[in-house]
Amino acid sequence: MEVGALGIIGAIVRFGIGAPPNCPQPRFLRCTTPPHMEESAAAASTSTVQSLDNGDGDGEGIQHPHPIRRRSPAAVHYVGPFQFRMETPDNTPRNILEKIVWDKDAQLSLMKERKPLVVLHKLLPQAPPVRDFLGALKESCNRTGMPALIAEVKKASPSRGILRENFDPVAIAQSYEENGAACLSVLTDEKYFQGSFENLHAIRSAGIKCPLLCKEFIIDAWQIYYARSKGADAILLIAAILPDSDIKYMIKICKILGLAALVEVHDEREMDRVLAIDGVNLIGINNRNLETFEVDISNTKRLLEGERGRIIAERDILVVGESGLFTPEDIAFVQNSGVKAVLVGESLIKQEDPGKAIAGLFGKDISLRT
Ligand SMILES: O=C(O)c1ccccc1NCC(=O)[C@H](O)[C@H](O)COP(=O)(O)O
Repeated sequence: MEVGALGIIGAIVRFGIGAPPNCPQPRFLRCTTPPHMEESAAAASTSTVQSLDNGDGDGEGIQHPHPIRRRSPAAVHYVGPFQFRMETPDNTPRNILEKIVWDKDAQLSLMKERKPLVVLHKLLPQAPPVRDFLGALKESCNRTGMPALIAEVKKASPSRGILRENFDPVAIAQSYEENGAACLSVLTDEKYFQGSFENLHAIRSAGIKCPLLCKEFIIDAWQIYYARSKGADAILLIAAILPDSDIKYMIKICKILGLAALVEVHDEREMDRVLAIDGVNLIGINNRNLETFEVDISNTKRLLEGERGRIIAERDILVVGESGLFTPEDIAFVQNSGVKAVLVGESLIKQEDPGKAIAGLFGKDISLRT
């Protein structure tokens, strides 16, 4: 195809030098197979479409109207050593979540090259012992009679920009722990949240006892091993970006490593998908729509009503209300909806002393001092 012809089809032409053509690239990623899990991986290849429950509880039926796609390679055209890439709807991210996932995908290829899974696997015995994330949430909730707090160490976010200029992750984590947080969530994404795995490692190495959630966009099993090697006790699995087969497979890996898996949903369809998966014991309901950034805390209540709430109670699944919680009334609202834990970032991190702000958010001191 002539470069001039690209304009005719309305494509944007980008200029660069790249890998030679005919190098096959998968349209959708496949999870890395951990050395001891080849068998289950074979049964858990990443699917190209997400099958969702159609309401009759059998986990089959309708397709997700806007699944978060994996990167599609741009069509390339060579003129001498120069490569032209065409941007089309197929290889342009549709929303911020898709953009985050595509960037993560590119970043992961480099990280995996530097530290292949076999190497990473050998480092695991040196990682600090795993702590009981779910147990800490239950214990705190029983002790205070309020939802347990997962306090988030979050410098910035795509929706709010910089949340805290003067950001000392270890000091913030210490202050959260002293003031009653049951667990901590540490953002590790660098590009969009200005987080890092160094922060996770530093918090764990500083003697903080609260179990740590690695808050990351996990799309590959390799990341679970990496998170564990940096001291994580729990990882996040976001239903919006993972097919069911990957969630099942990743939960198995978590079990092997002793990690908790917080499986995050935003709407009824994601909740139904996740409830159809065996072994889920911790579900996060995100009040933030990660594609539009819209926040609505009544989302938590809606997803826990009726049959879904009944199934969750019957299976003793602990539910975490996530995002947009600013006042004691917000905490009471999600507690009355059925959550036993909350995940809070912005409303604490923006205060001068994020730890001291916990009592204000809960309407009482929830620290061990009480
Ligand atoms: O926070 C964002 O802007 C965001 C954008 C895209 C994907 C994820 C995002 N946030 C992750 C979270 O869900 C929150 O960090 C967490 O629930 C705490 O929320 P908040 O208390 O509202 O800071």
